[in-house]
Parts: sequence; structure tokens; C-alpha cells
Amino acid sequence: MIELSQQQREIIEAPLNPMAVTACAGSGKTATAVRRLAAMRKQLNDRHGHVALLSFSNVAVDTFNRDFDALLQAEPGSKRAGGVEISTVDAFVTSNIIRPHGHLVMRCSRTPFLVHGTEPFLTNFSVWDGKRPQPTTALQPVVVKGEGLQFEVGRAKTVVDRKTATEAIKKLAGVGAYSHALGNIWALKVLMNQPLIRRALARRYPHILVDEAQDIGKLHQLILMSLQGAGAQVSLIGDVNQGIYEFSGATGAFLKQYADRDDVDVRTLETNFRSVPSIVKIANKLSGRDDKPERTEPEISSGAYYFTYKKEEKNSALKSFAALLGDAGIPADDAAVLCRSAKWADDWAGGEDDQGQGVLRHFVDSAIQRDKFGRFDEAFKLCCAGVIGLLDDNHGDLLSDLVSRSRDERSSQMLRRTLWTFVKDATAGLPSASLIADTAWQPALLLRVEAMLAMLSAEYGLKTRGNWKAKLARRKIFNRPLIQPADLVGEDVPKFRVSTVHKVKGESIRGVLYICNRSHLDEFLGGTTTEVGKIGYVALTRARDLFILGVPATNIGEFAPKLDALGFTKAGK
Ligand SMILES: Nc1ncnc2c1ncn2[C@@H]1O[C@H](COP(=O)(O)OP(=O)(O)OP(=O)(O)O)[C@@H](O)[C@H]1O
Repeated sequence: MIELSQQQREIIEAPLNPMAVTACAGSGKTATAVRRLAAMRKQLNDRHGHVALLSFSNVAVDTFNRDFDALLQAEPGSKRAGGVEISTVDAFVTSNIIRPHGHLVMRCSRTPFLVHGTEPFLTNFSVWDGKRPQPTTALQPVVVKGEGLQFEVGRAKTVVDRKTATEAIKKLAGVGAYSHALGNIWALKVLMNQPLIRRALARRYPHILVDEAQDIGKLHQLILMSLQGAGAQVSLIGDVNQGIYEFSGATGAFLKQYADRDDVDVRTLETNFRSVPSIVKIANKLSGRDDKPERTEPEISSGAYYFTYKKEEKNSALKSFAALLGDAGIPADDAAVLCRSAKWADDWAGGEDDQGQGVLRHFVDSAIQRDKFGRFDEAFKLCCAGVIGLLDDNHGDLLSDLVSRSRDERSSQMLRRTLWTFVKDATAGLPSASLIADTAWQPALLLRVEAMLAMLSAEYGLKTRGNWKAKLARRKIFNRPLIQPADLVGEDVPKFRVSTVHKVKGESIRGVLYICNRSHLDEFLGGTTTEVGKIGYVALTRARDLFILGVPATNIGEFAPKLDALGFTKAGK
């Protein structure tokens, strides 16, 4: 059991008022939030009201659930209290607003369902961007100050004529479908048009506590403020320096502005329990904060270092990292190589050449996720997308039912189980990615998928599309395995978890190697004023004991003096 700090205790025990907690990295937001949740529930004198603790990832929600249960178990005689809900912001909005009430504003005659963009029936739903048709599901709503909603599409963020976009969105809504981004618009519309629903929700959730509040985007902000307008009290806890979702409109501004309101109780968490002092010191310099490290510097080599690497000699960089971990007594499975982008992470994990196209590509990627990375959840999602691509158009809503973890009907659960069995079983289900793709993997896939589709039709009445075999034809499939078997690599290269920084947000990792290019480094050193600067800050503050910065060999001359001045040590000195 941890001993709470005074700042943590004061937050947990504060009266039931709206609160804004700005906290530093590693400050124990998780422990504080679950205890605050329990304390709020105890204080709440309302049998029908629920206290909601919301965050932004399933990983965070799982952690909260686990810690909350552990907390209750530690209290003699207590069991999981009612009146508490822990979920993601999206799941909260979906289950409380979109699914039960969305049809009122979407004007559809069924329960609305989320589409992922890959469902074949979506080819009937496009929007003209002024030059070419684009998928309606690619529309991104952006709230523009003074102008309301604007819709952008594509990498170039082309602004689509508002009337054209609205018509396309309504057409999609007419069949009950909404994309992740559009769902929030419908939720907001329900709250704005239906005051009774708004008030009922505020009565059901009189207190809403949002973790990772720097990631609240404009539409989520409007949804929360609408509930607050109807009587709910909203509290926020977060760290603006870790706002790494600016690209999706989450600037951290809401958390900052909220703390300025007179009716909001403002608190701070300023002790870093995670990292050794030398890492906290650099984090302070980058963020302009003055957080206190709780830990003392261990005797064994720890802290913040840099070394150079060459892109074409990745293995040698990984070996150097392994050696530094060895010196610090950190096992490889408590270490990670972090990159700014998914493409880089793929490269550093020994990325595979692209194989497969269209629907077949989903199965290729599914096999790679399962066999190379052991990511079964991801493999399952991709496999579902592949199967849906082989079914008739009118099964458009199946994918969201299958992938979501929401309470589904029995038949849907059985279907999930059938597909899970297919994904897990490399001998009778999704073939092993180590098979030669064109002569062994694809033919096996075809046979096994055929058997599965026959079963889906017999057991669940799911109709297969006429040309399904053509969708699994050998297009862009080559005479080599989907993944290089480890024993073919030939060199004794240490295996590390390789990830984007975004994927490890919220985690503590003993040893971190953050691979940078020149511009990542430049922004890292510029502090937490830019998005890439914040990404570097998140990478740094994941590290408990050892943080290594990988600097391109060609840029070392320029950066070494700056890194030395910041408190880094050159590795091997
Ligand atoms: N009062 C405490 N005493 C000792 N350790 C603590 C205390 N509070 C939290 N911790 C520990 O600090 C570490 C960091 O906590 P946590 O992961 O919740 O940080 P966080 O605030 O969510 O950080 P970040 O935003 O950087 O992800 C955890 O190992 C946690 O157990």
C-alpha cells in the first residue's frame, strides 16, 4: 500500500465541488483518481446518482478498474460499490447518448452503429471535396471559433462545402451509421435538442471526473459542458505538457481555462514518484516546471544518456541499448524502444515488406500482428474487418458489434467467439505468417475461410458476397513468408518492445530508448511548446531508471553541447 502525499490526500478528501487538477508526469494520477472516485461515491448522498471516472484508452480504464477493485478489497467487508462507472469518454458517450438516443437526431429507424471505414457498403457513401469524391467517413469535424463546425477531409485537410458535407453526413446517418468523429456531433445534437435527456443524464451522473483531461477535444468539451449546464459537476485531472493529441483538436486549452474559473477548486500534484532525479531535472527544464523527485538516485548506473546511431545500422544501436540496460541491471522485457511515428516503430521492429491488397491485406496484417507482435486484439480487429469484407453489404453494422466490448446479445457473443477461435488457431484458422505467402499461406487461407464462411452462413445466417474468392486472390502476394522467421535474420539482435510514444502514454518503463531524427531532437530541446516537443517529453517521463536518446550520427556535432547543457551524459563516457 502506498503512503499518500499531502497533495494527493487533499484532492481525495476535498468537498464535492468541480475541480481542476494539474499534475506532473509520474505524480500518481491513477492512485489519486481511483481514491477520489471512492471518496466521491461515499460523499454522494444520492441513491440513484453515479460517479463517472472517464479516460481516453481501454488500457487506462482497465488499470482504473483493477486499482479500484484492489482498493475496495483492501477495505475490510467492502464489495464493489454500485453507483460508480469507469469507462472511456467514447464508450460513455456511445452507451449513454448515441446508442439509446441517436436515432432521434440521425433520423434512422434503428440503433445507430459505429463504422470503421472499411465496411464494403460504405462505397455508396461519398462526399465531393471540390475535386474528387471522398469517403463520407473520412470527414473530420473541426470547431472554428466564431464560425461553428467546419468539415475537413484528407491529408491536405481540404475544407468541404458545409452544405455538401452536411447532406453526406445525413445520408450516412439515415442508415444508422456514424464514424468515430461524427458520433460526437450526433451526441452533442441529442443534448442540445433534447433537454429532458440532458437533464436525465445529469441526474444519473451528478459527478463526472475526467482523467487525461489535456486530451479533451472541442466536441467532448461541448458535450461535458452541456451536461454541466444541466446540473452535472465536472472535474478534470491532467497534464498539459502531455497533450500529444493536438492533431485531433485536443490542445489542452480546456484544462487550462477550466482552472481559471471562479467556481472550480484548483489543485496541483507536483511530486514525481516515477523517475530518478536526473530524469526529473531534465523534464523540469523542458516543461518549465519545478516538480520534486520522490526517488533518490540509485547507485547503479541510471539517468539520462545519449548515443549516436545510423539508420542503416539499427542492430548496432539496439545492441548498445542492450549493453546500457545490462549495466543498469534492467531486464530487456522492462525496456522499450520508442519512436515518434508508427512507420518508424515498424522500421525499428524490423518492418515487413507490404504484401496483399484490399480485403486480403486485412488478413495479412492480422497474421502479422498475431505472429510477429503477439497482439491478439489487433489481429482480431483486422480479421473481423477482413471477414466483413467478404460478406454481403447489408451486414454493415456487424464490425462495430464485433469489435466493441459492449454488452451484446448472445448470438453476437457466439459470433465473436467463432472469429476469436479462427484468429487464435494457426493450424485450422488464420494460417501462420511464417508460411510462404503465395504458395502456402494464401491457398490455406482460402480453404479455411471458405469453411468458416459456410459455418457463418449455417449458424448465423450471414450471407457471403458473390465474388468473395476474387477478394482473396493472390494480388501483391509474393514467394516469401509474411514475416521473416527469427532464425533467418542471422544475427543475434536483442528483441525489444518497439512502440510509438502515443501507445505507451500512461506507462512506467524502466529503460527507454527514444529514437529521434534531427527535427524531433530540435523540438525536444525546444521544450513542451510544440506537439513533437510534448511527444519527446512523454517519452522521457515514461522512464523510471534509464532514458537514452538516439541521435543521428550526422547531427551529433550540433546537438551534443545542447544535450550536455540540459543534463544528459554521453553514453560510454
Ligand atoms: N504516494 C505515492 N507514494 C509512492 N509511489 C506512488 C505514490 N503515488 C503514486 N505512486 C507511484 O508512482 C508511479 C506513477 O504513478 P502513475 O502511473 O499513476 O502516474 P501518472 O500521474 O499517471 O503519470 P503520467 O501522467 O506520467 O502517466 C506509480 O508506480 C505509482 O504506483
